[in-house]
Amino acid sequence: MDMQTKDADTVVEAQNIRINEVSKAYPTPQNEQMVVLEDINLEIRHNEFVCLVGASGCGKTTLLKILGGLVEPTLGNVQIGTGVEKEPLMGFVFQADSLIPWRTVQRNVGLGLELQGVPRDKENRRVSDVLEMVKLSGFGRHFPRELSGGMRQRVNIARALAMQPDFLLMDEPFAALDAQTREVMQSELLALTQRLNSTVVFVTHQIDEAVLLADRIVVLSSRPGRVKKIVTPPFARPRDPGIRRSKEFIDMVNGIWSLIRDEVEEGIERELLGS
Ligand SMILES: Nc1ncnc2c1ncn2[C@@H]1O[C@H](COP(=O)(O)OP(=O)(O)OP(=O)(O)O)[C@@H](O)[C@H]1O
Repeated sequence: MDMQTKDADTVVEAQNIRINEVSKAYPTPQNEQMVVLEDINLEIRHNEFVCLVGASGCGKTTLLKILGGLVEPTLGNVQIGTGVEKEPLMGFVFQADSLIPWRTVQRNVGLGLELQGVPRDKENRRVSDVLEMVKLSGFGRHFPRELSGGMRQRVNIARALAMQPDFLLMDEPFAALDAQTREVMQSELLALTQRLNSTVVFVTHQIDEAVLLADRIVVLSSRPGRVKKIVTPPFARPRDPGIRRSKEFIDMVNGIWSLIRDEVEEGIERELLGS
């Protein structure tokens, strides 16, 4: 990825991340180019919580991967503000359960630190701090199979936080959880990010999840994904999860849903027709 820390024409504010005219095309099996993202321009501010929403296949994960340096854009680049002197550290939390089954919770969370050669006592301190943050103190010696889905996803979050990333990139981290556990996890993440003050980019299908968590919601149009609208939930922080039941909240969820409903329905029809 073209991760510039300085640019003669456009200076990105310290520790902000700027996506400049990013487009991405993937080759199809017929050897054609399928444009997935087109001309994305977006600046994400330091300590901001940004959610990406849009119909299935509109390129949310691809954009997250471009931000994380896992996928190269076909056109455009990503700039990181001059405040980050080193290559920025990205923490990833994915939907899939990516814990190593034969390692304890403690050893899963400490894996990245171990690979970095961090001394064991420092690793243990950092691991116990982040386990406390995700309310898993006392579970360090458990194995993933002994935990519920919600607890395992907390371990995934702890593992990303243990690395003290500059940016936390989360791809539908709660999608596999049942509705009640998801609501608990959303509330916990809300409290956690208020405490951490970290920059988070979060992909979700759940519009209510985005409205609860985000400072700004980037609504992407269907393929090719373009920025259709940026919505700013008007709720002050610290936020009480109880806002979910307010009229303002429900109206905002409905407003965003009406922006993408047609595209979501078209996508379902396409899937049914197998095209
Ligand atoms: N490595 C790849 N090679 C070819 N096509 C890809 C690749 N990765 C993604 N795609 C295609 O690009 C499109 C966008 O995928 P992406 O996962 O970014 O969308 P998304 O909005 O996150 O989707 P969803 O909401 O369903 O998770 C999809 O049609 C997908 O099949």
